[in-house]
Amino acid sequence: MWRSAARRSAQIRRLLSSSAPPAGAGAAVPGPCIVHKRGNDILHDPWYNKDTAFPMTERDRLGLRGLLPPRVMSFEQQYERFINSFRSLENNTRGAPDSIVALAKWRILNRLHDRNETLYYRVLIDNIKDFAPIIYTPTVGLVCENYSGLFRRPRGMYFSAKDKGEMMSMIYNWPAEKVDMIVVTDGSRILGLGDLGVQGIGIPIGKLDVYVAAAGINPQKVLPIMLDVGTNNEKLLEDKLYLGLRQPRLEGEEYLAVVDEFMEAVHARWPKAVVQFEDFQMKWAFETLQRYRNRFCMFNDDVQGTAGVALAGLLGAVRAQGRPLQDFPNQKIVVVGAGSAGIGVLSMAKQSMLRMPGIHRTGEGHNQFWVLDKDGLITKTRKGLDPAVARFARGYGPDEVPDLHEGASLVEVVKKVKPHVLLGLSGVGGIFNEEVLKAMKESDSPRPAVFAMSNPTTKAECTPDDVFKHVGENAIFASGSPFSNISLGNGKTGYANQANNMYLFPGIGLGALLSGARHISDGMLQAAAECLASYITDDEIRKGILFPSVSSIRHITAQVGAAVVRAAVAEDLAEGCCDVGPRELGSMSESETVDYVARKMWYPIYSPLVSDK
Ligand SMILES: NC(=O)c1ccc[n+]([C@@H]2O[C@H](COP(=O)([O-])OP(=O)(O)OC[C@H]3O[C@@H](n4cnc5c(N)ncnc54)[C@H](O)[C@@H]3O)[C@@H](O)[C@H]2O)c1
Ligand SMILES: O=C(O)C[C@H](O)C(=O)O
Ligand SMILES: [Mg+2]
Repeated sequence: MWRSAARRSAQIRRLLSSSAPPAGAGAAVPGPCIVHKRGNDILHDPWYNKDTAFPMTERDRLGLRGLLPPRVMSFEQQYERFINSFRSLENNTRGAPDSIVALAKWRILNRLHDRNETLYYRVLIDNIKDFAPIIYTPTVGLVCENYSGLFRRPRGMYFSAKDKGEMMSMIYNWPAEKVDMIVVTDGSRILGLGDLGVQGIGIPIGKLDVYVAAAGINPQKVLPIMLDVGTNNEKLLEDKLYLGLRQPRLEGEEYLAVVDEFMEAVHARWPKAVVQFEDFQMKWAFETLQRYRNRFCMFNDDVQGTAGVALAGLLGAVRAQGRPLQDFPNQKIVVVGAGSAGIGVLSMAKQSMLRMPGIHRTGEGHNQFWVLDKDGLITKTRKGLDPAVARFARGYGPDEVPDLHEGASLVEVVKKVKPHVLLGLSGVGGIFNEEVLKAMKESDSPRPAVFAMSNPTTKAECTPDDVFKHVGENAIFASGSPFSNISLGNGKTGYANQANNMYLFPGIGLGALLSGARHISDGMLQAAAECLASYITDDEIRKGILFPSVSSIRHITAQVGAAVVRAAVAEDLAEGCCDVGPRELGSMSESETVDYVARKMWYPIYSPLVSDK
């Protein structure tokens, strides 16, 4: 299972140290692009607009002469001007409340996105570590909460319960002929912020920005979608500005009929598009995944993407203790939150433990997990347990930790179990309080690991400061939203890893797309997780670094995408993409597949424009 890790790491290092153009910059001199517009219509189309960078020849050709100031600026000058404006905004808002600053930064980026996509994605790619917290978690959460007030112009598509029977024709209203990647939400569980109804559209937009930046999906071929089936959020229903349907959420068959119709419409127009389900409440996350995963090329990021990222982190925690990976099934793991993400993580971790060779295990009965939800420790005596959760309930037989009981509190569980890992996917900010973290100090691991994976930042179960202070300097920390590293004194650093599904979903989507997989199998997802897990070197792991820097996300995604393509080929699920068929994919070596995936990535460069009008 882990054989190719060293080879992969070597390949990754080669890729990272190359001074060649970034992964995906293959087409450095872009071919001409045909536009079906002229004049102002081009200036108002962010896909084609170059603002003041239109050369005179193009201004003549496209009917732009006189519509722009006479000076022609270069792309580099435009880039510098934007970055300077951004830096001035940072200076001018210093000392203002965090939410004001965050929204101001989001606005300036959003305005560029509205105006000039090439420049927008270039600044995003080059500055992904700085800008991801604005277009993605945590600021995207604030944007969703305030979406109706912030709304200026639409982005993506909106299908509502009122559109029943019309979706097959509506899908043709989308102006792009080809769509490769769709992210859809029903707004029912936006990060840890609950039901935000139509305002949840910010999440698919943010995720697709990451797709463009990390996976090099052409922004003309992405489509964010909101399925508005109502909201149960009373505050929004009473808000005069609320832009969604003012009715309670559809339930049962009525709900599924809307999602079915939407999926059929998408498939009819773009049969090869990959559909990512995002931020659906647990019952619909699982139901839709089971319903569609063998019929369409789709996955649920919160269940499956998160699982792979957490698994990579859990394996890193084993390595950090100086133990072999085969020791993973002996790790004691407390998981707080038994929702779509928590259960996704538990299922994948368990699957992975059961595949590990050479250890005594008891099949399905092998349970190294203690799972808590809002009612405390989950045991088999709990009434009305969802079957997906019941698999992880504690039985309390003779081999159990004594003195634990149904509903036991988190601090009780941590004190008695002394887990190697404490992992939070609860959506409850600060729940890993001082008492809990001090109890983690008594962990049976020499490197106790605390994963506070809930988003946005306000919902993180704890901060890195809390962990390094209360658990100790040998602790390992990861969070869903970004935090800064901590200085521990004596030149030592406490690393604040970011354990976010952004490390995997772009590669899963890209790999599925380029393989032309009929559907996304467990094997493809496992390959993605293994690839991420093997990305980090032993030296980094020893320091407490479990995940690579977000700055290398394009390189990571090329690796993950290639791993997914190879798994699809191995399972005979690949049908190929464009002019590269399954046989050709199958004949590529591991490094050729990485090169192929990297070459397929779109990179923002102004193309010469030719109008056909
Ligand atoms: N880091 C990542 O990549 C990532 C990925 C997916 C989800 N998340 C985050 O995980 C959180 C949960 O997402 P989800 O989809 O599983 O939500 P969910 O609503 O399906 O599940 C939440 C779970 O937390 C439990 N819970 C609530 N209050 C609790 C408490 N006081 N103590 C213990 N458990 C409690 C609930 O009972 C439920 O089991 C969200 O904040 C989300 O942003 C992070
Ligand atoms: O959106 C994120 O940052 C991660 C995850 O998908 C979540 O729902 O929290
Ligand atoms: Mg999500």
